[in-house]
Amino acid sequence: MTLPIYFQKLEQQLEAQLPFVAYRHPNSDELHLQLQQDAKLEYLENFQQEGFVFAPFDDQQNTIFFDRKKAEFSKLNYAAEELISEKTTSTTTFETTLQQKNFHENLVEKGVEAIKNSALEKVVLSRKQVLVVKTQPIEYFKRLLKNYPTAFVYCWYHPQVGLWLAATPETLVKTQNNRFKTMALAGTQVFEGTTDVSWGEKEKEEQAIVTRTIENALTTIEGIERLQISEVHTHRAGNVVHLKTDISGVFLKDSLAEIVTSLHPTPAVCGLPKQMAKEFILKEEAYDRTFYSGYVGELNIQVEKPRNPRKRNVENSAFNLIERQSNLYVNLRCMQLLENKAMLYIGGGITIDSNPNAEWEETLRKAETMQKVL
Ligand SMILES: C=C(O[C@H]1C=CC=C(C(=O)O)[C@@H]1O)C(=O)O
Repeated sequence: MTLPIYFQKLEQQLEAQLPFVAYRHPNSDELHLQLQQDAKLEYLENFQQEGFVFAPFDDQQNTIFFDRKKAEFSKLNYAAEELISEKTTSTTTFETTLQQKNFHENLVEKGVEAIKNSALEKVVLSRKQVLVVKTQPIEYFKRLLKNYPTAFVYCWYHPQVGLWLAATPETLVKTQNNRFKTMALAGTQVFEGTTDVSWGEKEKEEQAIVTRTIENALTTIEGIERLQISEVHTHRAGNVVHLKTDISGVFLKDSLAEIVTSLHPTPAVCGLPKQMAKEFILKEEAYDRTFYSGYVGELNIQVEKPRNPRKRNVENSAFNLIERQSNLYVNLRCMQLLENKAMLYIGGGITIDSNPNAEWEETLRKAETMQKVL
């Protein structure tokens, strides 16, 4: 398959109103394409299934599942120069109303008050920004691929649900056989040409809450061992930078469901304590997040690995040929496309030291990730 044929297949599938997902992992030059053969809407039944999942923020709602076995699946290696899009950046701007600004700043103030007066330590508050655009999903997908090589970039469609695109910097969990990796990502500032930056106490604490919570959640899961937690470092995500801690370990084969349910939604998108923050969000945000801050990606994909020639044990090397992988990402820096409309979803972590105006500004900066490709 060539790159033009890859995008042509996407166009045809969209025209036929059949579900699909096209995606690329971070720092990879391999494009994936999963085309479903019928328009049935299926939900995930258990974490043993092999396919692509699309989970909402609210973990009480169903996760959408694209079964790999019922799909046409292909991969394609590409070089960034081959991605010819009409233009790679846009001049589209959006106007925010005073009402939107006031609502968000008010929401942040309520969050800070709740933190001061209750057991709530952190809550992530978000909003939706609607932009009038030409609806060109495949073109936007190309631009996302070109602009954000270090992000997980996808274009997902189901006729009964809609069309979503994202370039997310955040991994929920990645597994390879019995090894797993996750991350604590939080704290934001504008990228000014270097990742050698200093961070304020508010951002450090906001991110440390995420690391502590993930560590606590993982240590309660039976069979998790060799937990490794890296130093905090600065990670670039397009026009912003975040604080990041890498976390890894080994786990028991059957505990993936437990890992995902104990992590999602992490305090990078919900808060601490989880249930209290979630209730605050559902009550106060005044809009439905749907799939924003949910998770998205491959579940139990079988990947063929070349044999290790240095391994003497023939039985072992034959056994190691197929590896099971899951690659789940948090659905951030995302948008939903409707007829002539793009809905951008953006949020930020609120702690006791949050400033409402700075939080509003932060949503504007984060919105630029998607705005840039429209
Ligand atoms: C909730 C979002 O980002 C999260 C991830 C990184 C940094 C964040 C922050 O600084 O608030 C958020 O926790 C979003 O992009 O909508």
